[in-house]
This record gives sequence, structure tokens and C-alpha cells, in this order.
Amino acid sequence: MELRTSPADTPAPRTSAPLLDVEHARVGYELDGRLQVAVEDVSFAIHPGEHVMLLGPSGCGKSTLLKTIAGFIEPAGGSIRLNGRTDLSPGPDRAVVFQEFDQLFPWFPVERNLTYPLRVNGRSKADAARIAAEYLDLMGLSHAADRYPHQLSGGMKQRVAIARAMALEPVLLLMDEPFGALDAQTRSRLQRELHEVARSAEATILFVTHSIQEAVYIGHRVVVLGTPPSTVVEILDVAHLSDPAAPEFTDAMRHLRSLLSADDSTAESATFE
Ligand SMILES: Nc1ncnc2c1ncn2[C@@H]1O[C@H](COP(=O)(O)OP(=O)(O)OP(=O)(O)O)[C@@H](O)[C@H]1O
Repeated sequence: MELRTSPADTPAPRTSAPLLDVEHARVGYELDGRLQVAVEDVSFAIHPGEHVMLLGPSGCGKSTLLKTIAGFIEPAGGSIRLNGRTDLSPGPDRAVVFQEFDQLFPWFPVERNLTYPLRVNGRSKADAARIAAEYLDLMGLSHAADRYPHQLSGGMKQRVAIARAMALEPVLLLMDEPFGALDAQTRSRLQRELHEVARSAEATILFVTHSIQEAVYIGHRVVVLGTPPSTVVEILDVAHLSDPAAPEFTDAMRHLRSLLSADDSTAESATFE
């Protein structure tokens, strides 16, 4: 099988202009007055409607990159442009879904968890209620609209967090291992749901994962990062792969596993599903 790859800093050509353009990004943390570099040199682009997966060993800087794109961290070098703009202070144009189950407002029922950020961002009461109902329905949560977060399973909480983020209709949805804390069965159900919902809503997504299977299933492209301080090892086109039973799907997984294990000598974790 021929795998479609693109050189690390020249993403496959697309007809539209990139929504997000990351060029030679360098990111680190100040410790004792010195910059500890987590991400050395990373370049990739995301076009409207694409789902780009960040895959790499533990500690290689996936979350750091995602937080930089969210505007929580200033890059130390290179450039990150969103719709041509380099001012990336945090805003509702980039909604973030995290791994933790406690990201919902515990004192609000599910419906209010969705309407509250919509109201804060200027939507009228009627609009917020209509949009919340639409996204709760999309994520199969209409029956749980009046429940409080503590009355939900872990999988339901993550579905609410995804519905809330999508309801903001961000230009870019940032997901940091949103299914990482779920049991295997719930995780594959949510992967299927996200696969369907994100494609039908034409959402543009940057998704951090440890799971090779998840990367190939949900992604259009997989950006593989190496050991820290990270650079891009390869960008793999997997847009045509959505059937986990297909031999091409297994071939892509095998290829990614070999890339990751070849680059895994100093990684904190060597396990990739
Ligand atoms: N707030 C912080 N202050 C200082 N160093 C940090 C901070 N957050 C992360 N780091 C360091 O930056 C590096 C990259 O961490 P990051 O969490 O981005 O990696 P990751 O690839 O997302 O890891 P994992 O897959 O285990 O979640 C690590 O060495 C980590 O210890």
C-alpha cells in the first residue's frame, strides 16, 4: 500500500487558504529564569473542515502546542496564524475540550452549561436556548438537559463538554485527549459519534491523542511529533481511511506505530494502542 505523506513543513496542498498556519513554532516554559524548551520546531497547517491529529510520545509537547494555539502560552519563536492573525489571546473562536470530567460547571444543569457561555458571548436568551437544544440533540443528550453534572456518567460529561464547545461554533475546536479517561467501550462509542457529528457539522478540529487507532479513525491528517523537545517526524494523510477493518487502515496504524517506536528511545511512555 502507498501511504500518503507530506514533508514535515509542507502540508499537502489544499484548495482553500489554511485556517491555522503553524510555522517553526518553538514553545517552552520559564523555569528558574531559563526557557525549558518543550516544542523545538513544529510546522503544520489546518484547512477549514479538517481534523488534524497531534500524535506523539508522552511529554513531547502535544498539550503545550494546543495550549499555545488556544492562546494560553506565548510561543518563544516561529509564528502561529489563525485566519492570518498572529494575536492569539484566548477567545471563543477557539473552544477547548479537555480530558478531565470536571470541566463542566457543577452548579448548572446540562442545558445551562451550554447556554451560559453562549449568553456570555452575546447570544440572546432565545438564541442560546435554540442553539443549546440543537447541539444537545446532535450529541444525543436531549433527555439529560435538566440533569446536573454529578448525575452523569464520565462519557455523558464528555459529550456535554463537546456539545458545549461545538455550540459556540468556534472557528477551531481544540481537543486535548477528550476520551483519554474513558473506558474502552465508551471511548469507541464517542469516537464514532464525534466522527459523524464533526463531519456533518463541518467542524475544524485539532485533536491531541495517544491512540494511533483514534488518530487514523477521526483524523484527516496525523501530525507525528518526535521525542522532546519535539519536531515533526511526519505528516500522514488518513482522510480516506474510516473503516478500521480495512487493510489500508491497519497498514496506516502499523506505519505510525513504527514511526513512534523508532523515535521512542527517550520518551516517558512507549505504549501506543
Ligand atoms: N506548566 C508547565 N510548566 C513547566 N513545564 C511544563 C508545564 N506543562 C508542561 N511542561 C513540560 O513540557 C513538556 C511537554 O509537556 P506536554 O504536557 O505538552 O506533553 P504531552 O505530549 O501533551 O504529554 P502527555 O501525552 O503525557 O499528556 C514536558 O516536559 C512537561 O513536563
